Amino acid sequence: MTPAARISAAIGILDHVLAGLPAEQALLRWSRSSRFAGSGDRAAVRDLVFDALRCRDSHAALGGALSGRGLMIGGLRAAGRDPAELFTGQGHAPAPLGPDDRPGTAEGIADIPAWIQPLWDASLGDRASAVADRMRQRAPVWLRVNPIKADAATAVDALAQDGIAAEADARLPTALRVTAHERRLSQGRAYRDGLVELQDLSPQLACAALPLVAGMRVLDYCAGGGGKTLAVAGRAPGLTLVAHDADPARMRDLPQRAERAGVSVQVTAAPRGVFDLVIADVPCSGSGTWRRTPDSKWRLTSQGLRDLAAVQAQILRRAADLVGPGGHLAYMTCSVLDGENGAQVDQFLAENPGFRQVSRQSWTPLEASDGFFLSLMARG
Ligand SMILES: C[S@@+](CC[C@H](N)C(=O)[O-])C[C@H]1O[C@@H](n2cnc3c(N)ncnc32)[C@H](O)[C@@H]1O
Repeated sequence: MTPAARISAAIGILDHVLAGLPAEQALLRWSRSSRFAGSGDRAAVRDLVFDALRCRDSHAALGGALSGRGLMIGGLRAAGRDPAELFTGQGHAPAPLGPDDRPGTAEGIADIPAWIQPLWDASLGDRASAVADRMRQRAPVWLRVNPIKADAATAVDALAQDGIAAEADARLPTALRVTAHERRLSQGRAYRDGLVELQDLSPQLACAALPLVAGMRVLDYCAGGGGKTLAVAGRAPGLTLVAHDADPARMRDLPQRAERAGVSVQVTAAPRGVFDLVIADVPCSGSGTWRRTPDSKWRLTSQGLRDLAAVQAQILRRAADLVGPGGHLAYMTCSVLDGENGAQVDQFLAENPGFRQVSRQSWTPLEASDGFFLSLMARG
């Protein structure tokens, strides 16, 4: 596909997304109906779509309309390019520019939905605009080295043999930042043999802050695909790892991922007994990960956020019942909004005097990668 044909494809996909279809579904639908597109085309179109969604409102302003076409025109203008070079109407290129494609101004547009802006500002204080700005950029790819199978140097060598460049991060011995060819990862030996897993730096830092001691019983109460379960495995010998999720289908891949990692995990629909550590990686707005899932930024509603807060409070109460005497409860979100983080924990602590907070940490893309929150609490 020519660059202009890729832009035409992105325009069509974005129109579906703007009409309400989730971006992944819109991309999949286009892929299925575009057998002529090679893997390079698919990756390029995906990048165009996600770049546009990260900067939706400012690019719409620059492009003259909140439409697929407006977003593509605005994106080119934001990059200092003349859209007329690609919007020629020739071959598969989009139609030439017309009077409706006049540029507006993007000044003062932070690409944060207007109703969230006050919550964003109150949560992030003097870093609010810098974090919003960072959310308009692509996120780096991070890997977690599986200490059961390799150390960082071995993993970097294995990745290099797969044609992937990665470098260790000084903050965490298991964190590798991919610097080139991340799309080769799933086909590579380092990944297939369980030496590395895809995991952002911030949840890795949060999991590294958990108090893991040999022989502990650990429950991952909202395990999903098992990212946190696998991140704590191997951090201390003889851990009993139990994974639970209200939606068992979300844990479908966990047995296979655990096997690849060389870890034993019990999956359960109903956790029994008490645990030394309960991890509650609760469903949240994902506002810390909006670089990776930019359409969720625009899909979130105030009612949706209120519903999430209610589920988070309910999960905290249930998870707390599963913490044994002297045990710990780790509440995590990938949000930067205080209503899902500090305020939620403060409410829980006010209602549960049997728990005290041991530590509270939050990360934003300014100092780590995704925005992330951890409150570590202890019973008794
Ligand atoms: C942020 S995701 C978990 C991601 C996962 N820990 C990981 O690292 O891959 C939140 C999970 O909570 C689950 N969940 C939602 N409501 C729940 C509830 N009431 N009890 C337990 N899990 C719940 C969802 O199904 C979802 O898989």
